Amino acid sequence: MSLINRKLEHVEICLYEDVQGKVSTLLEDVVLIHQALPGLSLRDVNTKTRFLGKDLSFPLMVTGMTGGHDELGKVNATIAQVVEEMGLAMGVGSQRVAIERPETAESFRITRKMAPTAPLVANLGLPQVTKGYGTKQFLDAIQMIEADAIAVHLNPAQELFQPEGEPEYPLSALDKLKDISNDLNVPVIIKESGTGISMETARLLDQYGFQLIDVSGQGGTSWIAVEMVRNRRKGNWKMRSSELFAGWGIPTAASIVESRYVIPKGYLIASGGIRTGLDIAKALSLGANLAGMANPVLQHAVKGKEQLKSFFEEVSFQLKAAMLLSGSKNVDSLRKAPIVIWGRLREWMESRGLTLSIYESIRKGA
Ligand SMILES: CC(C)CCOP(=O)(O)OP(=O)(O)O
Ligand SMILES: [Mg+2]
Repeated sequence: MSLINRKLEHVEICLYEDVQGKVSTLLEDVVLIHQALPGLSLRDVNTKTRFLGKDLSFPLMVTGMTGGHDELGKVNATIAQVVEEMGLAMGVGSQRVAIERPETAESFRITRKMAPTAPLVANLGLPQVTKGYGTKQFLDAIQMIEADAIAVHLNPAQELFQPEGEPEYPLSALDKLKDISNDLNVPVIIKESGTGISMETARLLDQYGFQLIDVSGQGGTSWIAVEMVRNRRKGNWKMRSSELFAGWGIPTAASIVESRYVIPKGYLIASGGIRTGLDIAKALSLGANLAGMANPVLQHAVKGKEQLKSFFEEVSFQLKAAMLLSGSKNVDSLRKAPIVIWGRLREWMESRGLTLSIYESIRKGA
């Protein structure tokens, strides 16, 4: 029962506890340059893009959050309905719980039932590959939601501070994942979980042939903080240490830059603290192909379908506003839009040896 309880507790904590990162995404250090003569009217701005061979109305996916209980299935169902109606994409939470407790599979299956055509992304963790999951479990997870891709989450920081965590990330797991991916009929997306993908990790993933990456950086939900709350409730000895590390990780903007720099042609999803259409525009101007949101979607989904729809409509307007004012007629031109990178993000790039002029040519060519 503890696995199912953890799923419920995770959502309850993300909804009602203060677990938003205390550090920023550094997207505030990206400035899209205002163009007083954008050469466009609002109706000319085209936010459409493609993901996993399907059209999206604007470049946003709801990144994997939950499943594993009837109540969590209702959350997936609400999000899936709105995602289908608005032409977006969606991931589900880790399906480990449904592999180990098949009676909970309906809380995931409902996602495809409510979103018959939207791009859907299955989800399993790399620790489970270390601990024996193979092609069968991956195929089960994919089939459960007739997924268009499967995300493999990397969450070493969370596992380290999770009371019952499994901080097991040997490179042999990546070798095994590579073998598994050769047996699958859908692509594998490698995603972090709120602490970001570094240049070193992006380079390693690229060497293994994984070029679909969700950076999931610092600035949104801190999963170390989520486990800190669980530790506090259980009087677990890891409580103070998880508090110490709650701000650990790579800010999302820095992680986009680092990953794009080493994988110029990769497909990058920018998640981790993406809260508005302006955040989406900035993330794409840095070279991401798609943005991802989780917590704000959860917050609105539990208030009902209409609230979630109006949230997405607001986000879409904010994205269009940023595109109009920066003279970006479509999603691809956002990556070519003039920007300024200053402040801590600029310092971060300098201390990581990233040359701005090289980065500019990479992001524009992405
Ligand atoms: C991926 C992460 C952000 C949330 C799930 O963490 P978890 O360790 O509870 O996931 P598992 O059920 O796969 O172990
Ligand atoms: Mg886990």
